[in-house]
Amino acid sequence: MYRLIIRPILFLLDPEKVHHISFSSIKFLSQIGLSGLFKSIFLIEDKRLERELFGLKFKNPVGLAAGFDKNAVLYNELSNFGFGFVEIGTLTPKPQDGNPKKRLFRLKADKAIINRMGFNNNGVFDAVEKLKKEHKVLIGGNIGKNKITPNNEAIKDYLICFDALFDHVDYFVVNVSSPNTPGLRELQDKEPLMALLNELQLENSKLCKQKETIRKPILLKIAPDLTESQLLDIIEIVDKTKIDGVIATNTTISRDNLKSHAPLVKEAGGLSGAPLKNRSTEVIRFLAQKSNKSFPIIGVGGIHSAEDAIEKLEAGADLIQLWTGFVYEGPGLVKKINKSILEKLNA
Ligand SMILES: Cc1cc2nc3c(=O)[nH]c(=O)nc-3n(C[C@H](O)[C@H](O)[C@H](O)COP(=O)(O)O)c2cc1C
Repeated sequence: MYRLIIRPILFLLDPEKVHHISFSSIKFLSQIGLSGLFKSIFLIEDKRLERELFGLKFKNPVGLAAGFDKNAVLYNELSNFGFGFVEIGTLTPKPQDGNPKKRLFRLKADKAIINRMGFNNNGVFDAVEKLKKEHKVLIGGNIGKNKITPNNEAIKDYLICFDALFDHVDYFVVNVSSPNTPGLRELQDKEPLMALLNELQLENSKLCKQKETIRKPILLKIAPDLTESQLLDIIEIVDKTKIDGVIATNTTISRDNLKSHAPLVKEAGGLSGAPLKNRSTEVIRFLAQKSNKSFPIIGVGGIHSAEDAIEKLEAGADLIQLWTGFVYEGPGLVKKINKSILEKLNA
């Protein structure tokens, strides 16, 4: 029904408008009491789907990737579609508008999206207010820096977000891999990345002591465009900084093997969806093999079917996330993946 009726209508409209319309519709339908209906259609609860990682118990391994609920306005409602976790953000200390519109493009022939949103968000303190209600799902807090903050002051921005969200999220994601904030990806280089992650770990220990609580897991989100030698550096950095894992991957700046044509493919920004699938799986497999699977990996990039999800898990991912596939294939995709994981266990 989604692919035959709803998607063709939605795809007639501007993609960013559709995102807002979908948000309002989900909120409205949940407010008039349809959350239970969504749950009964989309949610699978089964002990065999549960995963324990970095001290957290995930109800199932399928999560919603960052950038969908940037401002933490709909995480509970979105969990009714069957997600085991929802990642909010990327959040920055100050609110910012992001890049001028139009900044989101559908490449239908490729089942892909190009976005250059540029961390549009209402700021971390607004999100903190939204996160004060009860959480029905595990929440990841994806953090970044403001566009106006120079890279040599970036650590301050990440620390502000970390401190603000500490009591309100279950794990953190350090985003240094978005292609849409000028210079951000330079923070993936060995030296600045070690400095950033060490500083966040120190803050983690400090807040733990102060609040007499346990530390929060910290994961690093990386780009799919890193070379093998940069990926080897990432393995070393995870080992040295003792962070809890890696999310592979963010969107790509590559435009290889696309069916769509110019001017669409020439739009600046990060490409997500089906064309990203193989590269992101390659990165997961490389990290898992070269590290002897010494840290957890969340696999994301181009998952549009249960087979794509299983491929990522078999390559070494412990959990997976969706964004573009959720939009192209519809909310039923989460259930399809979880069902397929269970079927594989029974086979
Ligand atoms: C419109 C859009 C906005 C995104 N915003 C963010 C973001 O703010 N932070 C982030 O870490 N990733 C962001 N992403 C990347 C996704 O979280 C994901 O890593 C990427 O899209 C690959 O997964 P997919 O092929 O399933 O979409 C965004 C993706 C899209 C399509």
